[in-house]
Amino acid sequence: MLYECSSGLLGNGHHLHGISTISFQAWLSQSKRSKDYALPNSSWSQDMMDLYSRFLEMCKDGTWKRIPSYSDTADHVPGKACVHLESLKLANEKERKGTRFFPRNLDTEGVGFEYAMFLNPSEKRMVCLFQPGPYLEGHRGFAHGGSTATIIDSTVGGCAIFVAGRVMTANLSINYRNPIPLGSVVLVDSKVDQIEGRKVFLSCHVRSIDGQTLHAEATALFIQLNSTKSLQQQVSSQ
Ligand SMILES: CCCCCCCCCCCCCCCC(=O)SCCNC(=O)CCNC(=O)[C@H](O)C(C)(C)COP(=O)(O)OP(=O)(O)OC[C@H]1O[C@@H](n2cnc3c(N)ncnc32)[C@H](O)[C@@H]1OP(=O)(O)O
Repeated sequence: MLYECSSGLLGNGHHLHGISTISFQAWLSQSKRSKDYALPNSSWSQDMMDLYSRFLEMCKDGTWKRIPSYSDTADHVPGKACVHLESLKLANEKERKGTRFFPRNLDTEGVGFEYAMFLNPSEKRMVCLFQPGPYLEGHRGFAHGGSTATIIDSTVGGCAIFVAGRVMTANLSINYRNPIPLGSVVLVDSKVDQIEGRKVFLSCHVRSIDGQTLHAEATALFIQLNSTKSLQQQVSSQ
């Protein structure tokens, strides 16, 4: 049974399309059986810890919400309102058991994607504090462009899920302006710019934490999956 998308009101009257508010709130507050990877660990630099504390502080009045993150995709999307439920039908339980959400596919702390996301519902804005580890190297000492694309895709993806539930990336366009040093901390800042029917248009900037260096800027188009068509039908009807 696919999770039916429904709109709901969140907080001060903001529509939470695609994900029922109850599942979103419950999802935010419920303790999960699996590990939340978006919590501080010993590999986080002082910069990462300081930035994280700053955003936690801004969560106190409800303006921002910390977004948990799990190794199983189906676990870390509110109400499981996303394609992954459908993709479970595409893969049998055994195959699925071996799957991991890509940015959370390494268990050693600090070597891959160390990140934490915060959502600002009223601004339809998702930020991601990102500290790339040594296993993400492209050019010597710098993050691979594909790892930057991954963290951007996940950040704008989280934003798109917030406004439209089950979505897929249709287009992601990135301009790389300055390489990201491994071990540094950058702020991936994304927002929804426009929604046209099933199309969600977003933009994103990746900056150094002092704001002085623009590392990358991107635009993205996500498509809300037609709730009457399964992912399998979606893909096969192309
Ligand atoms: C609160 C929440 C917290 C959550 C916290 C979670 C944190 C963590 C989040 C992780 C988030 C995962 C983020 C990874 C997300 C992936 O990586 S998804 C994987 C990569 N993407 C894919 O594989 C998609 C492959 N493509 C497809 O499946 C299909 O093309 C699509 C995208 C589903 C669209 O197909 P469709 O549904 O049949 O729609 P279609 O009629 O083709 O197009 C609809 C409209 O969009 C337009 N369109 C479609 N594609 C394009 C395009 N490329 N360019 C321009 N226009 C386009 C069409 O022209 C059409 O426009 P109109 O004619 O309506 O004006």
